[in-house]
Amino acid sequence: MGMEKNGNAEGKLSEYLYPPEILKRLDFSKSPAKFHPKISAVDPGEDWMIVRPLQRSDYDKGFLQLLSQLTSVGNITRKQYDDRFTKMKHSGGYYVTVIEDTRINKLIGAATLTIEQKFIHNCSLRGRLEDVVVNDTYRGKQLGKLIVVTVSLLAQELGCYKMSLDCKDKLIKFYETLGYKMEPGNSNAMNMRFDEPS
Ligand SMILES: CC(=O)SCCNC(=O)CCNC(=O)[C@H](O)C(C)(C)COP(=O)(O)OP(=O)(O)OC[C@H]1O[C@@H](n2cnc3c(N)ncnc32)[C@H](O)[C@@H]1OP(=O)(O)O
Repeated sequence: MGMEKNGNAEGKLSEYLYPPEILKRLDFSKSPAKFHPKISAVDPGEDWMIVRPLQRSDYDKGFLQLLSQLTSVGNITRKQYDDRFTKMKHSGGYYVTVIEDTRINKLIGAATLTIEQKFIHNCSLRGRLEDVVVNDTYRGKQLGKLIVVTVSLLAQELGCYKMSLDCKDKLIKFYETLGYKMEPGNSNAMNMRFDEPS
């Protein structure tokens, strides 16, 4: 009985946000990105590296610390993380994808694909690339390319008709090498902020 309980608890911790098998279907030759040496989601080039969906247990693998290299995260408790994971999983459309250094059980890269359901374009799906980050000591080793190409191919695999992103000007070149384009007359991002006084 006790064993079973432990087994269940462990099973829950290793729970994935989305089925990891989808990542095996991605064809990296479809991406315009150039990898030297060649790497992909199933074969990231080092046996201590794995590309996989976010897991419930990633609270203990430095996921929030990694995100704090991108923007402010706040003091999120385990319960808050757990509740958000559950809501994302139940609502569907959230594909938070990470790279883990399995030698130290720490996440070293992450990117999210969110999928919007539409009525237009024949009830189409639109992907958005969000929250891309690589741990600063691992940068410049193709991991940014790897995680972005992974979620971009995932969007295509899941039937999105397009994938969009917002980024700082200095990253435009980076994303262009991965197949993203500034569309003339149609490349403005506008925001209305509710989190700061006007
Ligand atoms: C949609 C969004 O989320 S936008 C937010 C993006 N995230 C951030 O800005 C967070 C802080 N930055 C990072 O985490 C990283 O610098 C990343 C994710 C942007 C890039 O990760 P890296 O692992 O260093 O990228 P990678 O090694 O794959 O670099 C790919 C190429 O882009 C170039 N590049 C990487 N970062 C930058 C940058 N900040 N500015 C200009 N060029 C860059 C590299 O020189 C490299 O060029 P090369 O292929 O000709 O050598």
